[in-house]
Amino acid sequence: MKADTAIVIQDLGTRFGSHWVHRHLDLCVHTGEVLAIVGGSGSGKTTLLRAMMGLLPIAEGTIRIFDLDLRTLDHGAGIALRQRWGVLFQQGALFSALTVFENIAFPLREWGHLSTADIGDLVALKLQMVGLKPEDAWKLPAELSGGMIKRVALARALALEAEILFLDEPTSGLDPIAAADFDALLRNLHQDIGFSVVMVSHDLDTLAATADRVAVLADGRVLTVGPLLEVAQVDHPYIRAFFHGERGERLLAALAKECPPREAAPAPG
Ligand SMILES: Nc1ncnc2c1ncn2[C@@H]1O[C@H](COP(=O)(O)OP(=O)(O)OP(=O)(O)O)[C@@H](O)[C@H]1O
Repeated sequence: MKADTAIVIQDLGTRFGSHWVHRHLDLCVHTGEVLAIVGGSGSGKTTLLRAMMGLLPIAEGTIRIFDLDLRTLDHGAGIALRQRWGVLFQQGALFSALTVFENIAFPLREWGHLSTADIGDLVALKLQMVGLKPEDAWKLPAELSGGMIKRVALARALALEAEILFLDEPTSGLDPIAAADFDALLRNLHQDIGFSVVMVSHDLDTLAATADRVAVLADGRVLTVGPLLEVAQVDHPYIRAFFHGERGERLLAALAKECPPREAAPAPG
């Protein structure tokens, strides 16, 4: 595995009982890139994310993260590896009975090596990083807006200096302004810190604002992967439906003005 790849997935097969979700799926995540995964409902996006986090048994093939094969990791190595990534899931983002402070402190306490004072300083730093005020630390999740909840969840995901961020529909449930704010925050943090991001998103604006490459899942595998403008040129029913509605066309035209597409991605064989 080359040093410039954070995740390498080869010939992956996953299934629930007799239902295969992925078959012969190959995908790489380059170190420091934002890779977005799109695909129709039920195409296996969340399942792929879960498989990368070691939350699902791998039926076939391999997933290597930082050159470590998920299937052969012992318990200790698995825990150490999990501390190198952060997760922001669509649902259940925060512990509802814990304050913002305690939510962000949670992974820091679990880690077990930090003093109370260090945890306080780190929580304050993470709150500032995601654009929240110090006094927000004492609020409960029920007292926060949807956008603030996502920010706290992002702060928690980044609490342990994550090298990879897994995001499942990070802007779902947000109004367009809050979603655009979150995209800008993610882009800025990504530029400053340089972590790798693997993100499932249906949101074309989020893809355009944040993704370096887009992987399209269909028929249990990666149909195509590349920069958004190249992927949008591939002739496939899902891609036509997803990228070439009225809104998609407007966005693609605006993007094409900013950075004209290189060659079209090859159609799948
Ligand atoms: N725990 C589970 N048990 C059984 N089948 C499951 C389970 N989780 C997912 N599946 C099935 O696996 C397939 C892929 O599901 P997955 O949630 O990964 O799709 P998705 O692309 O993320 O969909 P969506 O965009 O609708 O969220 C679906 O057919 C789904 O029914």
